[in-house]
Amino acid sequence: SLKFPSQGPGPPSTSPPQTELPTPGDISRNSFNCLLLGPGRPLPTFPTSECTSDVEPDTRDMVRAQNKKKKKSGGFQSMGLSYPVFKGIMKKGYKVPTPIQRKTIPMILDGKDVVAMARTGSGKTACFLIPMFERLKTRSAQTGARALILSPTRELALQTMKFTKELGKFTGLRTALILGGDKIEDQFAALHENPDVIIATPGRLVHVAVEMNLKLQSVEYVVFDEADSPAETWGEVPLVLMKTPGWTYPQSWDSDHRDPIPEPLVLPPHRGTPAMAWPALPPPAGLLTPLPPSRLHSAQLLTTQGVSCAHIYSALDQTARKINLAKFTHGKCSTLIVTDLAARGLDIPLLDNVINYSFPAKGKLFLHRVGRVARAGRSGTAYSLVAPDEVPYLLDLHLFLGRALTLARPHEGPSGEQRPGHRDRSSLWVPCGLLPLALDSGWTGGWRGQLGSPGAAGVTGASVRQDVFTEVIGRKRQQPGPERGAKRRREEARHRDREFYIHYRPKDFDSERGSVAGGGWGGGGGGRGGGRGGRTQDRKKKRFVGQSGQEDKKKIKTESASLTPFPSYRKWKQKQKVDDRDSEDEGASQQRGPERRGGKRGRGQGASQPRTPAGPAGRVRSELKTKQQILKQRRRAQKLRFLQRGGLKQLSARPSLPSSLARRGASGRGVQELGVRLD
Ligand SMILES: Nc1ncnc2c1ncn2[C@@H]1O[C@H](COP(=O)(O)OP(=O)(O)OP(=O)(O)O)[C@@H](O)[C@H]1O
Repeated sequence: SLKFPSQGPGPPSTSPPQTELPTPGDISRNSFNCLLLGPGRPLPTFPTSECTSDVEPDTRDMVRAQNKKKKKSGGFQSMGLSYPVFKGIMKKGYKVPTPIQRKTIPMILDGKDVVAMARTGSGKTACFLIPMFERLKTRSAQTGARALILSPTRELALQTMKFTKELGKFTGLRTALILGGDKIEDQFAALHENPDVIIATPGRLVHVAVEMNLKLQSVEYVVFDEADSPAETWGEVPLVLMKTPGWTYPQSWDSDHRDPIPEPLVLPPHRGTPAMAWPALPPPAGLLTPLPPSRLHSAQLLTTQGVSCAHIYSALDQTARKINLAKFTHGKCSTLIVTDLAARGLDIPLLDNVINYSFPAKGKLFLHRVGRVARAGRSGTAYSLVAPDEVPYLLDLHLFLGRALTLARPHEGPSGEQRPGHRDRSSLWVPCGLLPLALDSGWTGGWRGQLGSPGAAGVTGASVRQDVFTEVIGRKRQQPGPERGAKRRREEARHRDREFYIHYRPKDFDSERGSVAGGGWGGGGGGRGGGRGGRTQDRKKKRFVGQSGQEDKKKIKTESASLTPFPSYRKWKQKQKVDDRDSEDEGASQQRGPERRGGKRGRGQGASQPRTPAGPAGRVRSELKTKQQILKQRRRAQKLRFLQRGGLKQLSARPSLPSSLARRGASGRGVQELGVRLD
């Protein structure tokens, strides 16, 4: 277990204000400090005028310490949070911290590294966001990103972004979202604006970091959300971060990520969700169904049965994923069909039911899936369908949970032909008032409707079966034209297992012919052999070069595991007319940021490389604003707002304010100070 921070600074004494405070034991719950100080105990005092420093004392820390001591209510007030952070929490509607928040927030505020575990939906996101706001305090355009939050999935990252915006509304911190599937150019632009917080998925972060040569040296706060996700989720992120100077990792963190949780703070669930609640009838609304393949067909089937549904799975386009999730969270459709992609972290407050259509192979995964309901003190129900071959998983779960499982009365399967060995999931549809369907061809094939359940009111006979089947799948099959056929053939050809085909060239053909011009050394992965694209002798350079000129360039593995040369950042800079010198300046002043990768390069790619595709007029001015320009623009906008609000009149009406100050306000220099005062 983790040690909790000591609450009291020690016995009261006369010097500095912090040490004068009474220990928490001296102050009773829900009471004011001044009323309950014991007799003879000195009142906490602020520094006197004898203070040697002529600088005004920073009362913020003192007030924080004061709050921390006097409020023993265990509320957010007692955590000594600054006003903008506290206001954000109140605005979000959090009145009382959850147990995990109560324990972890003070520890993180005290500067400790924390690994926390608690039941799903217990508010762990706020556990790392609130101390982060407190640490970063305000926006700093000069420093680089100071906090990095890594999420295993894009949906979770988006959700964390939403929480960050809501909770940190009054801090003014800027956040950049670095997600796979989104336009990388937008992400370059976001990083060029010096965000305070980066929320990222690991694959894209590595991609962007390598392309932009990001150093991340200014990052002082790192969060691994869902840190117990499988090691492959994090990919190369730990390695990239480890290369960053000044980084230290918890001792138990090894590069294989085998033991990421040193001393977890575990709050066991106090109310479990029944693992099996069959045959209770789930209302169709708010159904989340982790489904393996055939998602699209299942979605179509549900739609034909009048159940509006959306789906999310990894291969789906990112925009479609966002739209579908939004549709579900806004109640536009009643069912969301998902894979295990959505098993972790997603917070959909009004969700009531989860159906485990396929039973999870691991107890932990089961907890994460069913944890999408019963969040933040609410209740919810999880239904699990267990096929005969999944019974061992059920037993595993039983051991994992260490509690009895309530098994439902076995449902009578649909009458009709059942092929032996196939999974029967038909019972899923009955309680939803749906046509019972049996999954005929296991995981790989399509769906076939089967009739015969008493639950299928009004649907009888083979013709109807044909109708439904035709309706759902047949219509698609009638469509293929010559175009479609060709496309399918092309796709099939692509999916052929290469192992079963003998290539007309031996595997080492290229390496054998390496010294021959046009022999195809290939650029993939940097080694000899296996590549396309022949090389030709360049007389000027006196060496073999690739025909496209791209072969020498490094390649990077993208999120979709394809290797791509990384010209995109360079291209983006050219397109945006970002000056390399600007980047360098930024890099020098901030000790971070995109640096030009030209140090070791030869002629034509280093310092003498043309900065922009400038026309005959020479260098085109960068359209991307520098920090100074942004600040200037803000000051101007602030001044405008000030004038529009009639600030000048107010100032001149005030007798106490020196006219010089008012003039300064009008001229813009003093607006910032005045704006703050007037606000
Ligand atoms: N102090 C609080 N008071 C009221 N609601 C809260 C509080 N803290 C968090 N919540 C709400 O609880 C819900 C779950 O929070 P969150 O998503 O952070 O849980 P989690 O522990 O990260 O869940 P998971 O383990 O599934 O990732 C959210 O809707 C959040 O707004």
